[in-house]
Amino acid sequence: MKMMMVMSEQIATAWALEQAGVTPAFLRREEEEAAPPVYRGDALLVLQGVSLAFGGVRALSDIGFAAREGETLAIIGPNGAGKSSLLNVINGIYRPQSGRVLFRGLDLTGRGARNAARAGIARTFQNIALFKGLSVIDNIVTGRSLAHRAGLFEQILGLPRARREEAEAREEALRLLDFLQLGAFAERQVGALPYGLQKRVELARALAARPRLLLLDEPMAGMSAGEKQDLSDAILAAKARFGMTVVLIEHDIGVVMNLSDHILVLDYGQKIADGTPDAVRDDPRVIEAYLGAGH
Ligand SMILES: Nc1ncnc2c1ncn2[C@@H]1O[C@H](COP(=O)(O)OP(=O)(O)OP(=O)(O)O)[C@@H](O)[C@H]1O
Repeated sequence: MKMMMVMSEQIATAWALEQAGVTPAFLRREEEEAAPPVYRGDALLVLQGVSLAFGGVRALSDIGFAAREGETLAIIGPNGAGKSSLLNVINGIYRPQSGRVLFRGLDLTGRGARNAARAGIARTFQNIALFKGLSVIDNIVTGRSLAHRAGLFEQILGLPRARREEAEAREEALRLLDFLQLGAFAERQVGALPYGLQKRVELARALAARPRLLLLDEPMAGMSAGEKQDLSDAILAAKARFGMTVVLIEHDIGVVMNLSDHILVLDYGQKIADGTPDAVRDDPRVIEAYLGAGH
């Protein structure tokens, strides 16, 4: 019975991780060795002429931009502007009717979250997608151990290689939790933690995949000012430590100005501004879009 429960939890974890675009680090390293990046410039992510419609609703119209290696790009805009749709296009979940998504020179257009993850893209969700019944550390370790070289039966039977890999995965996860000041909560059940800490655990799980590009969908939604400050600090610390590029959707303009090097503004599916925080803040079209939407 216990074995059945472990297996069903692992299958559910595999599904959720695939949706989240989380790929265990060793799998991704193999991919990189097999297919070295072909892009030679400093733009990590390039979108060209992306248009997406749902039936008659045009969610994105001819969107193009580039995110440089190591920068933090914020996607902002009023409700319904197309921000989540754009993130889903980057992540390969949505296939645009036209245009391309190039990541490190690889064409990932509409190729699904799994391929995006293998190329080095991880993401968090607007609504937390963790296993509430599992401990913090198990949320991070279970997904990693799924793809370890030891097969599922070796893992369940606890054969030596599986035990060693599991121990290594736990040690690595613990180091990550310490780094994000979550070490004290490692054995706590995720569902019992305050919302702000759960958001931080989701960030830890995304970082466990060692992404080159981290997509954060409204990471501060529903947080207090103190929690927002803490998570902003954690994102900056993670960037300094792991050197990845971040693309985030965020409504809190104070957070956006604090975190971003580059801001893209959408309105009714169109790109209306694309530049530094200072340039975007003073752009009359941006002011108009926000005032017009009652922000
Ligand atoms: N799966 C879908 N099916 C039909 N229409 C959709 C779908 N997803 C988004 N839309 C429509 O596409 C447009 C852009 O929506 P999207 O969710 O991308 O905007 P958003 O900027 O993320 O909004 P919010 O800030 O409210 O989350 C909206 O008109 C929305 O109703």
